[in-house]
Amino acid sequence: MSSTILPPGLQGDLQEVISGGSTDWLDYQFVKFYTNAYIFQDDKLLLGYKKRGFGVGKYNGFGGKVDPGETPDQAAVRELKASVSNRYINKRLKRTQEEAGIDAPLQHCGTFLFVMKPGPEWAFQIELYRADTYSGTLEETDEMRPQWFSVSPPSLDSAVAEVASKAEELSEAPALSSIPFASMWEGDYLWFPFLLSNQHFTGRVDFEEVDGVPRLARWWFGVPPRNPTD
Ligand SMILES: CNc1ncnc2c1ncn2[C@@H]1O[C@H](COP(=O)(O)OP(=O)(O)OP(=O)(O)O)[C@@H](O)[C@H]1O
Repeated sequence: MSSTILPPGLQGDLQEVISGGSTDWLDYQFVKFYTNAYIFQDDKLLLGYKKRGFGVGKYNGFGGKVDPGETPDQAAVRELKASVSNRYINKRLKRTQEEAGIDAPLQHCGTFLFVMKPGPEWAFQIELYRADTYSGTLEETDEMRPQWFSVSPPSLDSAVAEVASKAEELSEAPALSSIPFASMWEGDYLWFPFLLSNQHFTGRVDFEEVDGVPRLARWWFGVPPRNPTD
């Protein structure tokens, strides 16, 4: 039986893989849900370079807010289409154009909760998805420029060991691959090993701003027990 104490906001039967930081977990009033989808093909991972708005200048997966009345699964499909096609219109009306954007057999692969200080009174909960194939045509939009990066999926153990050793230093992201961590959201490198090794995970990161830059203050990531009878 696992006796792990989960950070506030996380649920499930989870075994800790990495954790760090010593501040108290930050309080929040409610949770807002987002999605992020990652497309793999052969040894490549598709990221989008955000050209404007929230997260401008960063590489990220394809996603956005979960709309009222929508499940995260539905939002992930809609946002993936909308992110890579100029012809995908009526996003809010949820009327899709069959020929526009891309479709992929997205599978839920993780949940990432984060809280910022200073920041809004809510926690961001990002539901993460991945697929190993897609159909349709990639297009640069006025919001996103899709770009492929080469990846060599590590085993979970080696990836986690590398991340854990680097995370303690709160410094540069590890060189897992050619993924541009320096131009991604702070904290992405903590959970990328799970994404790359296709290991379902749940985690939380609290960020505290230092000189205007969000820094990792406390983090925790876990996975379902490998053998629930242990
Ligand atoms: C540590 N911080 C973070 N770490 C990792 N990913 C982060 C993130 N903070 C935001 N994200 C992602 O950035 C996208 C924003 O989406 P965002 O543009 O706000 O949503 P949406 O397209 O619905 O907005 P509009 O329709 O333009 O209002 C969305 O995928 C969300 O998951």
